[in-house]
Amino acid sequence: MVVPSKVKTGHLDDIQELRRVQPSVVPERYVRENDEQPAQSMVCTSLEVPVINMQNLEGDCGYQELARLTAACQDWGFFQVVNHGIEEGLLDAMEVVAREFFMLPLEEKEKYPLAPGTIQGYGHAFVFSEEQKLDWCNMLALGVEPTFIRNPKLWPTKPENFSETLELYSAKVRSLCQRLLIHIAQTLGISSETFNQMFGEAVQAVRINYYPPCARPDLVLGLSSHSDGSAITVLQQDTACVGLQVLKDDTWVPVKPLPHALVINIGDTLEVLTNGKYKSVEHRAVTNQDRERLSIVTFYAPSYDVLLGPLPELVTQNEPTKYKTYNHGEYSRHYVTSRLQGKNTLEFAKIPTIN
Ligand SMILES: O=C(O)CCC(=O)C(=O)O
Ligand SMILES: [Fe+2]
Repeated sequence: MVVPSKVKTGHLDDIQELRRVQPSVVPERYVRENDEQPAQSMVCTSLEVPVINMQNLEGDCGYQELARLTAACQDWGFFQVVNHGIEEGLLDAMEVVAREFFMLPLEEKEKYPLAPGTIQGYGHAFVFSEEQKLDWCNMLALGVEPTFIRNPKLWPTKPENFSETLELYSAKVRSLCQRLLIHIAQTLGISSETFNQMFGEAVQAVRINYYPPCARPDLVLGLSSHSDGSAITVLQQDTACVGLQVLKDDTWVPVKPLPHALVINIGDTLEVLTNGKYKSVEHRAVTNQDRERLSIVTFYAPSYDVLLGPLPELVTQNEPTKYKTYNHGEYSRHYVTSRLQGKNTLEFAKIPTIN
């Protein structure tokens, strides 16, 4: 992986430690400019992202649920799935080992350092300058599949069953992604296996985000607004509080956790493949004053060597191609070496429009 040679990040606090030592302090580097402060933006609590029932989708009357999935992809780019078939016990086990990892002493977690400019390990990803505002979050990010993207030195050995649980969990999430991509292809009226065949040995990575409570949730962000570079993302969140918000019609809509549901969102790669018919959607995480929050996020994307561009079936005279064709590895490199900032990274793939 090519990373910027000398990334200067300045001092990066471990938020849990900061919080432990000085619970009421919010350093200036975390205080957002006015237009990014949660307290200054419009939040709509009456809207809810759609819920898709996988059992219905794969049952006898699947077409009704498929119509709901089509609307969810088109109007939201975000939905929750229930009856997805992943055992609740496995979801719970993953949450337990993830939480246990974050509860370890700092010296233990620092055995898996995320080096500046890289994206695997424990620490702060997507920090490229000393001026950049920081997210109120500690994260552990790991490449999972294909195995050559793994850095085994960064896989925690504590808690003891962490790696084993992550393996089991990732295998189930991988097959859920493949099932979802079949149904998403169906909503587009293209051959069901289009995406799975094209993706080859698909890339799968996991990021576990731990958001400690924050004395000033009105001023900081847990995670900056961004779209994901993946094709699709699967997010498991704890049910203790709400933190994820999705941008819909210039308003932030909180995603209220449903027990054992998984949140799915369309990433940049699917936006390009569908020629913009389905859009990757900006989202962010906010913090809570007295509650911590944990999310376990799986990014599913094509193999790095796949050449990507709008699918010919979705390019018409009325919908001419809006994105260029590029190598997916090239986009991934671009994504991980850019700051998280709305949908900026997708500019890479856009064909400039002539007005
Ligand atoms: O924690 C969350 O809810 C958001 C996480 C997220 O968007 C990400 O890790 O890409
Ligand atoms: Fe995300």
